[in-house]
Amino acid sequence: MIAVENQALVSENAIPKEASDGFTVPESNAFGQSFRDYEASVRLSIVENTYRLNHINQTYDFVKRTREEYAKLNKAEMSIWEAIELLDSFVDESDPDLDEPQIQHLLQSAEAIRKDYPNEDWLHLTALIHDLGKVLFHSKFGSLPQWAVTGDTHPVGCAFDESIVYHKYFKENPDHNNPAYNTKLGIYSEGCGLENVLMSWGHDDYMYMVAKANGTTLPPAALFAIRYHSFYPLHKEGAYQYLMNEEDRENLKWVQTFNKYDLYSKSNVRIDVEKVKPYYESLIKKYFPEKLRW
Ligand SMILES: O[C@H]1[C@H](O)[C@@H](O)[C@H](O)[C@@H](O)[C@H]1O
Ligand SMILES: [Fe+2]
Ligand SMILES: [Fe+2]
Repeated sequence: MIAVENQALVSENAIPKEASDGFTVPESNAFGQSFRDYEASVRLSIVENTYRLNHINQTYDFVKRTREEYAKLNKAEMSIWEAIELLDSFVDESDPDLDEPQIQHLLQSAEAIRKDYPNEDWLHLTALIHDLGKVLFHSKFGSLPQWAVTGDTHPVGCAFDESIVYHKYFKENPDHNNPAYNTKLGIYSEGCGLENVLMSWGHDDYMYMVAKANGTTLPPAALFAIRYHSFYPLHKEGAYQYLMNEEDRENLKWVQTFNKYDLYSKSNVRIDVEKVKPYYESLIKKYFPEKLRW
């Protein structure tokens, strides 16, 4: 803080923006605003409305029912790249930092992580597919509304933590007044492991199910990152830590690494899809079957 007035004081032991791993956090997003600003984003009304509906409607029962329905994987049969193309005009209404089609976000985050980890091709592919579950919006997948597809995620079946964005809208969620679900642990037990926790329904858990059930050879850390990358209350705010087990704590580090590329790669400078497609097609071939059940 003191160093702000005196540039000369910013020496090698003052690390304001650059984290110890060398990653430089950009000052502002594509709109010239700070990242994840849920009070002043130019996209505020659309973002807030998505979360309002999310918080009112994502009850334990809704999540359980919807998850069971999509676990059937009987909605479509297609390749990873075909699914990517379904996102070529889909804009995420929960995102205060981006209004580009999601195909761009997938490629931007993959290219960003590829630059810093050139030899970890599994990370490139993880980034490429991490938001692919957003195909849930498509008519082939039952045209789910954005509140059941996009946005940060949180556990259901226990109290909604104060750190969840737009927490105030939970007041209208029936679970909020249900004594079975509104205590710190709710239906869970300390250290039960995230695998046993039901998360609000959206693109993360769906893509995790798709990747796993179709026999991907991506490592467990990749599957964990896909499944929990929107769980900001945990990976950013440190809430719900008591639900994790030892394995979750190890995997969490990967989510936090991955998150920097997911969040800070968001930009209105578009990537030439055809130019990078051959590289990503080769990764898809290495880690996935040709056609997947969705
Ligand atoms: O608005 C964004 C977007 O929907 C992302 O895909 C999700 O992972 C983030 O958690 C959320 O903040
Ligand atoms: Fe996401
Ligand atoms: Fe993302």
